[in-house]
Amino acid sequence: MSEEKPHEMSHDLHHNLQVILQENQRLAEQLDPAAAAIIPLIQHANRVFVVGAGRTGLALKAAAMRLMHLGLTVFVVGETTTPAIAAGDLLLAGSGSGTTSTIVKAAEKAQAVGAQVVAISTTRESPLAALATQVVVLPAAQKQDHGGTISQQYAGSLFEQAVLLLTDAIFQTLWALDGTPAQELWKRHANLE
Ligand SMILES: O=C([C@H](O)CO)[C@H](O)[C@H](O)COP(=O)(O)O
Repeated sequence: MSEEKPHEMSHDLHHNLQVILQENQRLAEQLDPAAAAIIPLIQHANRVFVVGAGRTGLALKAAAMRLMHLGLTVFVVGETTTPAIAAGDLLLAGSGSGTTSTIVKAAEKAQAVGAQVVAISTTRESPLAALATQVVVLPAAQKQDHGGTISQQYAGSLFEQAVLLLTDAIFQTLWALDGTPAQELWKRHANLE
């Protein structure tokens, strides 16, 4: 009996990079118009908190650094020095599945205190989406979607890349609106690294 092999496997590194870029290109062309709504929510928030687990969390940490460069007050949920979220704050919560328990719990708490919750996910039908003020859907595979039809990449890789790309695009928009020269933003970059 032949073994099922849903993903197209290739040893060719150039081919694999092309697959990844093409998947991200396709995703960008299908970008949820709701994504633009994140811009004013960030602009009007007292403070921005980001939360995500695993690789999704890493992408959001990268986004948090860029928001810091813009001069926003931004915290990564789970860091030792991150304070309590409050009304007027924004929680930017990323979860491809929308079910990761720590992320759902953080959104529950944020909603309970009157903070806004933006969910970046692959679906509107999830516990996380149900708690969100705004849901931005990225049409990518979820981490346990092993069928290979939505993405040739392993697990939630496409979603996690798309979170980084989307939040970098959000940064570019916020930077254009702000207009501060790159040299000025750079003064905020960590000088203890
Ligand atoms: O680290 C991850 C994993 O490698 C999937 O590709 C996920 O980002 C992590 O497990 C969080 O999952 P989601 O909340 O579903 O994004």
